[in-house]
Amino acid sequence: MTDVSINHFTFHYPESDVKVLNDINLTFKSHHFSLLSGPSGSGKSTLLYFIAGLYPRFIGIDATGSIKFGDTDIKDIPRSKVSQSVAMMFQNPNQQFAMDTVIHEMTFVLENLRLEPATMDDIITRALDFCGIKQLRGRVINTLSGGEKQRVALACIVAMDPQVIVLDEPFASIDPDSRADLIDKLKILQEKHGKTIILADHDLTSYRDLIDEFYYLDPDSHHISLLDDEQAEHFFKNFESTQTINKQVPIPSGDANAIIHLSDFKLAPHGTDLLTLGNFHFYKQKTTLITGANGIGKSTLFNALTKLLPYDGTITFDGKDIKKIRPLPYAKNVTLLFQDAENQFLNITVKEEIDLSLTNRTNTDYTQEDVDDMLKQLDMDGKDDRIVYSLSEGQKKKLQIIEMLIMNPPVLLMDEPFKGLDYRSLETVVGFLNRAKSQFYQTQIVISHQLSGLDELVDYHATFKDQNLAYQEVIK
Ligand SMILES: Nc1ncnc2c1ncn2[C@@H]1O[C@H](COP(=O)(O)OP(=O)(O)OP(=O)(O)O)[C@@H](O)[C@H]1O
Ligand SMILES: Nc1ncnc2c1ncn2[C@@H]1O[C@H](COP(=O)(O)OP(=O)(O)OP(=O)(O)O)[C@@H](O)[C@H]1O
Repeated sequence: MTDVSINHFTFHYPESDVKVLNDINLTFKSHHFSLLSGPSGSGKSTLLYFIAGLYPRFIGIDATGSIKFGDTDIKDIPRSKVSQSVAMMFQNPNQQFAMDTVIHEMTFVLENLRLEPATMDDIITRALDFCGIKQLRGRVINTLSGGEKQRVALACIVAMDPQVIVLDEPFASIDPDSRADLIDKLKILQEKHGKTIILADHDLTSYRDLIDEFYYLDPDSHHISLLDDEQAEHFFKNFESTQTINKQVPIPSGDANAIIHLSDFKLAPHGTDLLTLGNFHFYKQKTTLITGANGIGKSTLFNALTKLLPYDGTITFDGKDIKKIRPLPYAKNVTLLFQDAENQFLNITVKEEIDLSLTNRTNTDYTQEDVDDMLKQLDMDGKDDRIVYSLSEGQKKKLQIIEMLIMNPPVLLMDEPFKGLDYRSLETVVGFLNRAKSQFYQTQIVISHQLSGLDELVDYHATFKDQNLAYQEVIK
């Protein structure tokens, strides 16, 4: 039995005096499934990095207190042995990969464990199968969809077979059915294979009946507390019955209310047909939610709608064929919020990013005061000089959304904008988006796997089935 015990552990980043972790004392029990939650920026990833032995080794700083595996301080476990004890799946899979293809990455991971080459093939096959991605074995990682990358990252951890598995929002890009399936599989790893699971997440869907302990990191005190059932319920209740969003299908009213219209639309970006949507309308001043399984083509559709990919058929915006609209004016009208926030940033500091959005804004007259208010409401104030890449993942997402709101394009396409947001921030963002829709007539099209908290925002819900996109009927 190897408990992970954290003893009087305190830490602050060198750039800041704020103690991200303040006198933390707790024990993650061996063979248990522990869930850690807390608002974005509260310090979850930081704690997980320490447990996985990545800090302080890789950032050259020290902390007070200790983290022990059984009786041994993690700092005293030889580097070559740490990965057998503990492995961590990062929140952003792009930060995890070192190699070009899936098979190279997984082989590299096992070589680092000095496994016999003859055993690797079997281990890799089983790990890919566990994550439902055998077909991705030979693929170039850069070309995978967000959810596919996240599954590859998980497969690497499964292949390593450590005693303690640390996961940082491992399902943020995974579709809901697969998410429930993978959580069940983690439970099997815990129960049948004796693994200790320590997992941080905001989206609490599917965990309630599986976890052994629920810890909460308080953003103000920077302490962690173990929640009892009643306290845990307070968090779980926001994530009930969220598999569907019951909305009317748009009333057929010709093209009059459509702002984007696809006709005879077909997409075959990699040689084989990916999407054959035929005709489809997106409606003016409405929020359309798009859902569908990982890899089905949601982001690819957005790439076509933003003129980044060739397609067959016609797309019109406001009655004009988009092929006849020059890229820059089109991008000011139809703007994409990328799935990975870092791809959106062009500057180094938070203030530089905000200033650039103010320069590029259209239609709105957000004053600096309005912007300060938005930053404050999302707990992003006081971060002017922070380097955007050092923000927590949720903070990056919030900054990216604020920038988009300031720019206020007539049509805003959002690819998983709520990924990594805590529930309170999600509610605030939904309020901002509703204001942009009602006050500034914005049309919003949003891809999201997480449905909790979106009822107030979404007007229409369209789902991918096979290669087709269709508005969902209301389920009574
Ligand atoms: N260069 C490529 N070669 C082969 N397949 C590719 C290439 N680029 C993308 N794909 C595949 O196209 C499919 C659609 O990808 P896309 O990113 O649109 O999926 P998605 O529905 O947005 O998925 P997710 O929910 O995981 O983000 C994926 O299966 C992806 O692996
Ligand atoms: N290099 C750094 N320098 C200064 N502050 C940092 C640095 N890295 C992280 N922080 C800050 O430390 C705090 C904790 O970050 P961390 O990534 O651990 O939060 P988190 O709880 O995992 O958030 P999220 O849920 O958004 O991923 C955040 O306020 C973050 O901005």
